[in-house]
Amino acid sequence: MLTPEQIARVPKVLLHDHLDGGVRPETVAAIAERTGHELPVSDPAALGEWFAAAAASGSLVRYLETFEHTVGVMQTTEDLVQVARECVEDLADDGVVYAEVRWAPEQHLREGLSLTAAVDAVREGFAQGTAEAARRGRTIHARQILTAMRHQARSLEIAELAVAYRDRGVVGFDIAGAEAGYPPTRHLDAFEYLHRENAHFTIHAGEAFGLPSIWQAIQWCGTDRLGHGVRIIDDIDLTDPDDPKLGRLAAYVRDKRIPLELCPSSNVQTGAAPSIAEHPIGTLTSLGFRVTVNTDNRLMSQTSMTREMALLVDAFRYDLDDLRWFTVNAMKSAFLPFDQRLALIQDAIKPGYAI
Ligand SMILES: O=c1[nH]cnc2c1ncn2[C@H]1C[C@H](O)[C@@H](CO)O1
Ligand SMILES: [Zn+2]
Repeated sequence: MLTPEQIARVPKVLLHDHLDGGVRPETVAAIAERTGHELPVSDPAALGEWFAAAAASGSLVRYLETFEHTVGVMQTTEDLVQVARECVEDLADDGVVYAEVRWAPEQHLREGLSLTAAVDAVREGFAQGTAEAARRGRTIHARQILTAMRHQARSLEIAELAVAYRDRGVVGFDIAGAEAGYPPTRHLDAFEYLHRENAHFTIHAGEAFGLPSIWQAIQWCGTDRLGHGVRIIDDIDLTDPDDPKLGRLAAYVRDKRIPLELCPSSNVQTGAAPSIAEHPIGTLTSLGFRVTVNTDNRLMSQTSMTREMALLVDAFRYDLDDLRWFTVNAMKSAFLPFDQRLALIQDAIKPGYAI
């Protein structure tokens, strides 16, 4: 069986990781100390435990409340640069060769930053982190996905921001936040705008809410990928384990090769899956869906790409071929131009697994 050390060494691709869900606990504590942001506990180790415990309530809404303490310390250029730089360093140290990291610029304006200044700060942090990783002998390509919060009404503006920065490190758009009560069709104007601009987007759907949300995200909004999408399992009849029957929507998702950005640990914490061993990723993988493995929020789940893959290896006995399949799936599904995706598969992923 693969060890975590072996998994750490192979190239990994990450499509679903939140910048404000991956801040180092030490950094949350240090910035909070400097800015006066009040934390539930101040010791970094205890703070890491606090985030994980508070996020594991089985409710997405309560899970999201913990972000107050990361967003709260990401309000100035200096703080955003630091968090973005450390994010890229941590991913590179974990063996991630390509990452799309998402965050919601509209949540970072409390101290007077403009939307563009916030995006520029993250861009600068990513450049610094990439350079630092290179100094350590690691090559990583990091891009931003700009998220709009689904309970707010700024999605068109954020979509325009993503398009304005499409040649400056931003590869796509997303909506996130509490799913129940905030269907993706609330943001149809943003998605229609992105279509007209030939731009890429993903939608958090099928996490806290089921098939109607996935159906809207695909058939009304025209999403390229599904953030989570784990509840597509509800459209598969597994009564006879030897003969699973896909409903129309599940068949459409599989036929169209719509990528599922699955995040096992996060799904267990928010109650979208009962456990890692019972996570639908096993079934969806064996049925040939376009499955990718992701971290979602490394801080809240105390995880990494290596750990998510190690958990799956442990639960489903996956081998190196399976991990390479997840990785190539993710690279194929990235919002990077096709030639660059191909180059990363040929030049980084395949040789890395061959070794
Ligand atoms: O798993 C999630 N589902 C929905 N929204 C989420 C999830 N993880 C993070 N978010 C929200 C909270 C963050 O503040 C926001 C932008 O990264 O996205
Ligand atoms: Zn997410």
